[in-house]
Formats: sequence, structure tokens, C-alpha cells
Amino acid sequence: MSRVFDAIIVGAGQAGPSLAGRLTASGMTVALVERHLVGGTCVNTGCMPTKALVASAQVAHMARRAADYGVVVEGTVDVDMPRVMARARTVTTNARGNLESWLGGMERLSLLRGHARFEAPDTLRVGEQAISAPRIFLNVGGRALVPEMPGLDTIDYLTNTSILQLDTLPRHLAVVGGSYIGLEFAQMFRRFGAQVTVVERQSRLIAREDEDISAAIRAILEAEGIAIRTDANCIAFAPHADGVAVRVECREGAPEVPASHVLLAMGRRPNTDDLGLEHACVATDEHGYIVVDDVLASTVPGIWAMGDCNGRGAFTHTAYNDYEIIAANLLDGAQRRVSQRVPGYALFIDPPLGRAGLTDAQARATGRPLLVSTRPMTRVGRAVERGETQGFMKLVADAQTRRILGAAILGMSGDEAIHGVLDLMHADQPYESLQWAVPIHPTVSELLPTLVGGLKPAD
Ligand SMILES: Cc1cc2nc3c(=O)[nH]c(=O)nc-3n(C[C@H](O)[C@H](O)[C@H](O)COP(=O)(O)OP(=O)(O)OC[C@H]3O[C@@H](n4cnc5c(N)ncnc54)[C@H](O)[C@@H]3O)c2cc1C
Ligand SMILES: NC(=O)c1ccc[n+]([C@@H]2O[C@H](COP(=O)([O-])OP(=O)(O)OC[C@H]3O[C@@H](n4cnc5c(N)ncnc54)[C@H](O)[C@@H]3O)[C@@H](O)[C@H]2O)c1
Repeated sequence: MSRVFDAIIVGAGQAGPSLAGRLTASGMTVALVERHLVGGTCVNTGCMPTKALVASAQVAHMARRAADYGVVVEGTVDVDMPRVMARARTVTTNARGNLESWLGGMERLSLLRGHARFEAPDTLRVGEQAISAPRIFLNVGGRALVPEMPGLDTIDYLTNTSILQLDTLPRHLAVVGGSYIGLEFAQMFRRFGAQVTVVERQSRLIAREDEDISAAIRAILEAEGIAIRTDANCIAFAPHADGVAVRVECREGAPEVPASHVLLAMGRRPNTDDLGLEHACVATDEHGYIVVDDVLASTVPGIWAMGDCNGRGAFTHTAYNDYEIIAANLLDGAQRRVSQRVPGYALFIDPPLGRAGLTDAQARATGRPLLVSTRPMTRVGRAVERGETQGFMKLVADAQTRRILGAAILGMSGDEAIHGVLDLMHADQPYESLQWAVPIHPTVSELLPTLVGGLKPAD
């Protein structure tokens, strides 16, 4: 006998709890199944703790730069790692507690603690009990990808989860993977005082971005003393007197990085391998992502997938937007689609990279006639006043449709200022609309109209 609900949600990450809120408010009985911590990756081992740590690292950095601003800090700037980590844990614990209270008071919701696994297309087993519903929503997220690599089984390594348990400063942190996760951790640990080496197998960091962005980020990180080893082919690990020897075999530099700690930041894999999807005939792609259509329906009627597990986004805001799409279509009679979403995200190094739409390279690949405009942060008044002039901004537009195709703001407040562009792209208005906005002085955003004014045909 199974307990029957109107809906089952598996995973209390970034989409599940909000969907539970909407479904129960509409009168449905809902089972929300969570096997570990409510809040999922973002709250517990992702965005929240890392951005709290980035904040501590920025304070340390600015304290070291105090003299640049005429501020006297006596002695050296030291970082108290247990307190830094405790602060990040408090941010996480509070957020998780708030979520638990909200879910705890939700009428018609049964929060079931345990691992859910399909037994049939409408039935899941959670421990001793079977539960079934005509609507099942999968929000199972992902975890660090740990590929088989020579010697990995002979060493201790860290992931985004275990590194948050460190209470001591690594002497030398080797970060394998020079993309979002790797670079945020690399910069913060360098600022906490560790020696840091980033090992990336591609020829440049964060290779999904344009080459000028990769180069500028590399320069920012190297200026802080982070060693960067690109073209790191044939990575292998071995125990070493210092901890771990990371064999890199790059074009330049010594073939081995002797590290005290190794962080693997080589991507994510979806939590779909232990969900019993074969008992429900739900199709996955070759990487294990649940195949969904433009309204996030899986290949089986009555089963939807939201968030990182569907491969249609890898961010908290895309997971949340998945919930918004499903709720609007099911409950509000709307016709929302994933393809209506303008891609946007930020890399939270300091200064951050804010991104919207296509990269320059992606825009060029469309073959459309393009207009491009760039401006260094040295020519942004607010950045000059703040003494934070690293980076640049860039805009790419379609010369025929006069729509912005993409933008990057690598610079102070780039993570916030990019929203002016994202909003315009979402509103599907021509770029000239930005010129007639009256932005506030002095801000980074106030340069967006100037950037539009500087659009010129791409070379
Ligand atoms: C270090 C790091 C930093 C990040 N920083 C940012 C950032 O700054 N901004 C941003 O937008 N994104 C960031 N992300 C990405 C972001 O965390 C994810 O995109 C987001 O958490 C995805 O949400 P989700 O709901 O899809 O999955 P998750 O948050 O992973 O939640 C899935 C939940 O499902 C549960 N679950 C899985 N399988 C089962 C099962 N069979 N039964 C029961 N429960 C199950 C899990 O325990 C988990 O609680 C970061 C990620 C990492 C790792
Ligand atoms: N600021 C944010 O929004 C934020 C922050 C962190 C993570 N995230 C999310 O988490 C996801 C995963 O991030 P990530 O940085 O782990 O993955 P990623 O897929 O973005 O990058 C993985 C990197 O590791 C490199 N790599 C892979 N195999 C390697 C090997 N054998 N040796 C050396 N390098 C290797 C890749 O070339 C790539 O640069 C991202 O897609 C992002 O959506 C977002």
C-alpha cells in the first residue's frame, strides 16, 4: 500500500520548496522528499557559504590595501580561519533554519526525510514507505564530478563540500579546474594567505568566456600571486612529502606542483544515477541529465525535472526559474518556456564578472552583422573613485535588429550592473532604449548608455 499525494517533489533545493508552496496553496497535498539538508547545494555547500567566504576574503584584501586609501592598519593582516569558516556556516545555518521553519508550517505538506527512488512511473520508495502521485517533480540537483584520474585513489582530495569543513589554512592549495568553482575558491584562499596554484587542462581559464575575458581574469589572479598552469594535460596525483604531488605536464613550468591540499573543481554531475529512473522509463542524456522539453516535462507524462538535474541551467536562478515556469503553466494557465529565458550569470571573483546573453564569439558564430563596444574600467568614474579599476565592459549588438545580443562586465559591481542589460534583453527593446534611461551618478551602470553610444561595426 502506498501513501497517495496530489504531487511528489524529490529534492528540497532551489525549486522544490517554492513549488511545494504554490502547490499546497492551491489545495494539493504534497510530499517533499529530501535525503540530506533542505536548501540543497546553494544554501549548504554552494552559493551561500562561498559568497560568505568571498566577503571575508575581500575584507582581508582591502585591509592589506588600506594604505592605498590613506587608512592606517598597524601590523600584518591576519586571517582567523576558524572564525571565517564559522561565519560562513552561520550564514548557511540561518538560511537553512528559515527554510525549515517555512516548510514546517506549510499546510498540506509532508516533508519526508530519506532517499527517494522510483518503483513505477507514479510511485517512489522512501525508506519503508511507498508514495505515489499523478504529478512528480524532480529537483535532485548535482554533485562534484570526480572523474577517474591516475593516482586519485592514492591521495586525499577536497571538493566544494569537504573544503568547507577546513578550519586550517592550506599551505599550498592546488585547484584542479579553472572555471566558476575553481576560481572563486582559488582567489579566496589566496586572500586568506595560502599559496594557490590553478591547474586547468584547457589553454585558458574559464574557456566558455571570450578570450579577452579569460586573459583579463588571469591577469587579475596572477597579480594577487596565484600561479596558473593552463594546458595541463595528463594530470596525475601521487603522495608527496608536502602532501600531494600534482603532475601537470604543461607547456611551461615544472612538471609537478607540490601541494598540501587538492581541490577538484572539474564540473558537476546530476544526482540521477541512484533515482531508479529506469523503473519509470524517464530518459536521460549521455551525461545523466534528465531529458526535458521547453516546459520542463520529461519523456514520461506526469514527471517534470527542475534545476541542475535537467541540464538546462546550472545556477540557482535557473533552478528557481524552472519552478516559476512549471508553477505558472500548471496553476496560472500561462505558457512560459525555458527558451524565453535570457541567459545571465556572474563569476564571483573580485572584481566580479557579470554576463548576459551570448559571448562575443557566440555572437560572431551566428553570422549576423554585429556592433561591438568596449570600455575599460579605468574610464568608469565610480571605479576610479573606489580605486578598483581592473577589468572592462563589453556590449555586442545585432546591427539589423538593434537588439543587444550579449554583454560582459568584468569589474567592480559588474554582477549588479549587468542587470540593466539583462532587463533590456528580456524586454526585447532596441539598444537605443538604454541611451534614454537616466542612470544614477556615480555608478558603474551609468556607463551603459555611453557603451551603447560607442557601438561600432565588429572587425
Ligand atoms: C561551490 C558552488 C558555488 C556556487 N555558486 C553559485 C552562485 O553564486 N550563483 C548561482 O546561481 N549558482 C551557484 N552555484 C550553483 C547552484 O548551487 C546550483 O545551480 C543550485 O543549487 C541548483 O539547485 P537545484 O535545486 O537544482 O539542486 P540542489 O540545490 O543541488 O538540490 C537538490 C536536492 O536534492 C536532494 N536529493 C538528490 N537526490 C535525492 C533523492 N534521490 N531523494 C531525495 N533527495 C534527493 C539533495 O540532497 C539536494 O538537497 C554554485 C554551486 C557550487 C557547487
Ligand atoms: N558564480 C556562480 O554562479 C557559480 C559558482 C560556482 C559554480 N557554479 C555552477 O557550478 C557549475 C560547475 O562549476 P565548475 O567550475 O566545477 O565546472 P565547469 O564545468 O564550469 O568547469 C570545469 C573546469 O575544469 C576543467 N577540467 C575538467 N577536467 C579537467 C582535468 N582533468 N584537468 C584539469 N582541468 C579540468 C575544465 O576545462 C573547466 O575549465 C558551473 O557550471 C556553474 O553553473 C556557479
